[in-house]
Amino acid sequence: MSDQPLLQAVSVSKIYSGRHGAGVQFADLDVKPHQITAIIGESGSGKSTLLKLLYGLLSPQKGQILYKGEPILGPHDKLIPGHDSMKMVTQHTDDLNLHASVWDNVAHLLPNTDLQAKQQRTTELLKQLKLFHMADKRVVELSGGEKQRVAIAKALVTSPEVLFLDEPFNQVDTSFREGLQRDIRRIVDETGLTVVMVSHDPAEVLSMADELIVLRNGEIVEAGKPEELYTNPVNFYTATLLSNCNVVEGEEAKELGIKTNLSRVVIYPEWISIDKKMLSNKWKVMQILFKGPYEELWLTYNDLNIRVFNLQLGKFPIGKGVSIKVNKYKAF
Ligand SMILES: Nc1ncnc2c1ncn2[C@@H]1O[C@H](COP(=O)(O)OP(=O)(O)OP(=O)(O)O)[C@@H](O)[C@H]1O
Repeated sequence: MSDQPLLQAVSVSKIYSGRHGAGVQFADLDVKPHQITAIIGESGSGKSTLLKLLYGLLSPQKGQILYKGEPILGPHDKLIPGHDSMKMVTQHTDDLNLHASVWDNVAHLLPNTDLQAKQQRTTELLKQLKLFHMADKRVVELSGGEKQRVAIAKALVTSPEVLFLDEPFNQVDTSFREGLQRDIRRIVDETGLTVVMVSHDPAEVLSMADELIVLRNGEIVEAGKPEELYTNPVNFYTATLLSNCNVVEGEEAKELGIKTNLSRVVIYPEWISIDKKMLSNKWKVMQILFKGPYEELWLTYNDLNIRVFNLQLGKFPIGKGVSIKVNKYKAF
């Protein structure tokens, strides 16, 4: 399989007019084919803007977007903005015909010249997206998550090469969301679809993406494999975006046995182990949040509060003195 990028942003900038100069600046990125590339960043960091630039819904003021090495036409160059080989699904399912059936919403985009092919393709896609059993239902009768599945089926029925997803699972509850995430992953693996998605949910991008791009104030600050970015973030911003981590001032870190000249230390909760057998049980269990398979313990010592995961449910009750060991940290 070719490792050449399918889509490229080459030093792309799009700054909206207005006082704040927000948008996207000097973005360089490669989207490899047959993979899921996820863009993550805090609210307003420019995720949707970057996606629209890649799709051709916005024109860059500087730089270029290339698709298979050719510049993408912007909204001023085309009657219908957006690249023909690409489709976008957002959290709004506005373009569905609510009073038509699931089948008709998806099938009507295919030509009537080959009815058998139309039947086959629609059936295949409804099965892939677990909608076949509700093919005759009107879209108005579906749940938010089911509507989202129809929107994705509709986007994929004409076999685009690239699917853009802009926070498409936002309105969907957790179990439905995970099912949809797994189905998208399976479709990518089975059909070679290329997906570029935007999300602000670390769990979502870490589990779905092959390649992760971190945006901050319109600039790409880090990019790489999710595992690498999570375990070895180069930026403080990336660490705090991807983990609900402990952030400790360099001076306070001494209490945790960490010596550093840097100003901030990041410690993921899973990098800390608890041991009540050690001599100094100076940390007190202040709060316990039950998370199902594990507990999140909040420990306190002097003015320092830290979060630790505990798999041995019930072992450390509130008020208990414990010792902790920091097995890993990142200083910035
Ligand atoms: N049409 C517009 N005109 C002016 N400013 C805009 C426009 N669209 C977006 N912006 C601004 O550009 C910045 C980036 O917006 P964008 O929607 O790309 O961010 P985002 O990371 O997708 O945010 P969110 O996660 O909140 O959806 C924000 O500060 C936003 O207010």
